[in-house]
Amino acid sequence: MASSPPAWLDPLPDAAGLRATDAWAIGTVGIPGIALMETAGALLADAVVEVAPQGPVAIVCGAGNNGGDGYVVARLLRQAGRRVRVVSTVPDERLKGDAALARDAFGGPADPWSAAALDDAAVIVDAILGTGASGAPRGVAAEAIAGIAAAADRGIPVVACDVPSGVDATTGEVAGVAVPATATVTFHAATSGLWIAPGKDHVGRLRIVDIGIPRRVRDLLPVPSTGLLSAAVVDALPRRRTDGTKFRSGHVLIVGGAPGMTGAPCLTARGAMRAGAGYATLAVPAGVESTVAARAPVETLTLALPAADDGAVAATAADVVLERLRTRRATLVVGPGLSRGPERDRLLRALIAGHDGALVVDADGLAALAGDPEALRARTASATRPTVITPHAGEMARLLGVELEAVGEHRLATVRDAARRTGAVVVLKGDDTLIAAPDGRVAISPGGAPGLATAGTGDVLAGVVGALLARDVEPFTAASAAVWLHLRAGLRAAEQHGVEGTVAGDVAEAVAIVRRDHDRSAAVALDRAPARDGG
Ligand SMILES: NC(=O)C1=CN([C@@H]2O[C@H](COP(=O)(O)OP(=O)(O)OC[C@H]3O[C@@H](n4cnc5c(N)ncnc54)[C@H](O)[C@@H]3O)[C@@H](O)[C@H]2O)[C@@H](O)CC1
Ligand SMILES: Nc1ncnc2c1ncn2[C@@H]1O[C@H](COP(=O)(O)OP(=O)(O)O)[C@@H](O)[C@H]1O
Ligand SMILES: [K+]
Repeated sequence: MASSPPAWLDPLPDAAGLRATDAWAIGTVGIPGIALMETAGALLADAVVEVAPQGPVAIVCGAGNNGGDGYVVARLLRQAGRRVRVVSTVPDERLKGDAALARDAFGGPADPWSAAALDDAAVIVDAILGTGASGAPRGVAAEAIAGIAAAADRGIPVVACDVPSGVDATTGEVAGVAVPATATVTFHAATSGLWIAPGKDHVGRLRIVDIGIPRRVRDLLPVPSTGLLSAAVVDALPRRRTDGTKFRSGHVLIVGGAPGMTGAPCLTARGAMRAGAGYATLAVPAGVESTVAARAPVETLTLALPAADDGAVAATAADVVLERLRTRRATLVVGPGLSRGPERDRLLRALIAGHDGALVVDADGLAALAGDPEALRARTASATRPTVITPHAGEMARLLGVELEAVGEHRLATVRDAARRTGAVVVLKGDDTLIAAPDGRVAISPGGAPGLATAGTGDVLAGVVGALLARDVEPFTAASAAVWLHLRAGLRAAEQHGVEGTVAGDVAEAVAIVRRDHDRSAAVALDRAPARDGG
């Protein structure tokens, strides 16, 4: 059972949680369901008018209350003088309860689904499936979703009611076809699936509207285990004290680098130093040490490791690294530019077994665990060995021994599975990034910083995670804060250099600026806070 998410996670309900919320509002508070539906439909109608101020409106209604919302929109827009055409994916007699009331108030006519109904539409309303959908769209609903997608391809804007039909409101999975919405109007709260790819890419502009469900429901229902990462995560990080020393600021030891791959560990060191590490050591194969020393931030140390025949780190280097870790406590970051092969597999297993402190495994380090995520369990069983792994989708697929497509299609389930099997905090990178704790909690970073889609930004992120772990930040918080700072840094760097011109080094520098600005505004907020009694 997952424990409660921390305060810096804005809880995101799943579909069942949202249905429970509706049921509570109707059953306990006593708000008639049709009243909620009227409000939902009115707010949806506003969005339709914004997207298309004039012209015919085609409304496609399904079997449940999502369809009911559609009938409310149809009635209101017709009253406002718009030409409205309603088509339904089910025979009229299938409608029940509030949806039937809404259909009766509309009065009709509602024709059976036909793609031709969309032909002259200025805008389409997708009211086919909502939070009550299960599995891939079937039958006429599937046909209608495909028809809306084809119309969207021809340039007709689509406003989705609550969730784009075909997107799983909880997981963001798209099992078959899904509506590509121009805008989605969602009621009371956005479910987790609206933030996770591939569903997230169907949402368009997201508007969350209040339909009159009292906010106190948040305190009454079980807290969801999934949440949206908020800026408050940075408040959870320690700050350097005025009497701090470089040792107290944390030491990050990076094992990586190989011939032809000397930049990656240097970027990790930059990320670590800009995120507040007191010092960083770059442990790299002897043959590239001088190159790395020349490219690394001048503030860092280097440590030459025994090299294998291919010039990359040898398995025997584990002894050298562990010896250094015995004399100088550090968070170990393994993987950036490490290169792959049996020597690295043995190296990694020796480091996993021998290192008693915090560990980040990234990039090629993860390749050494391919198909064997349980290899981390022996160390993660001990709370004194916080472990964070930072795979992108390809690395995740190799780690779990599944197809790349499966990772992309089931991001939420995959990251949870990886966290459970490894016992580590898992950061599944991508546009949206998911951070999972072994107890089932998931933090979602919504992405939207394409400047980050460039070589080396992942190396920077590993360094930021390492720096925060080196300050003894609890691993779920450290990984989440690192992802938040990194995303903001990506946006910040793109402001300066443009999305196309941003490089990973810019992102490392921007991590410092983002943190500075956050801490400044937090300090201002503190200054402004009213004095407490006696204080
Ligand atoms: N009274 C309420 O509870 C409120 C509900 N609201 C709306 O109601 C929606 C939820 O209503 P429902 O619970 O009726 O659920 P849906 O409107 O999502 O409809 C579910 C029905 O669709 C069919 N269906 C399910 N999965 C399918 C699939 N894969 N392929 C084809 N058909 C499928 C089934 O007949 C199922 O009963 C919300 O998304 C929201 O739009 C809002 O009006 C606010 C108030
Ligand atoms: N659209 C995107 N595609 C890929 N990565 C993205 C995207 N947007 C942001 N990112 C972020 O950029 C980083 C890329 O890391 P990674 O794939 O490991 O690259 P590298 O190995 O070159 O450093 C991750 O933190 C990821 O979340
Ligand atoms: K819908």
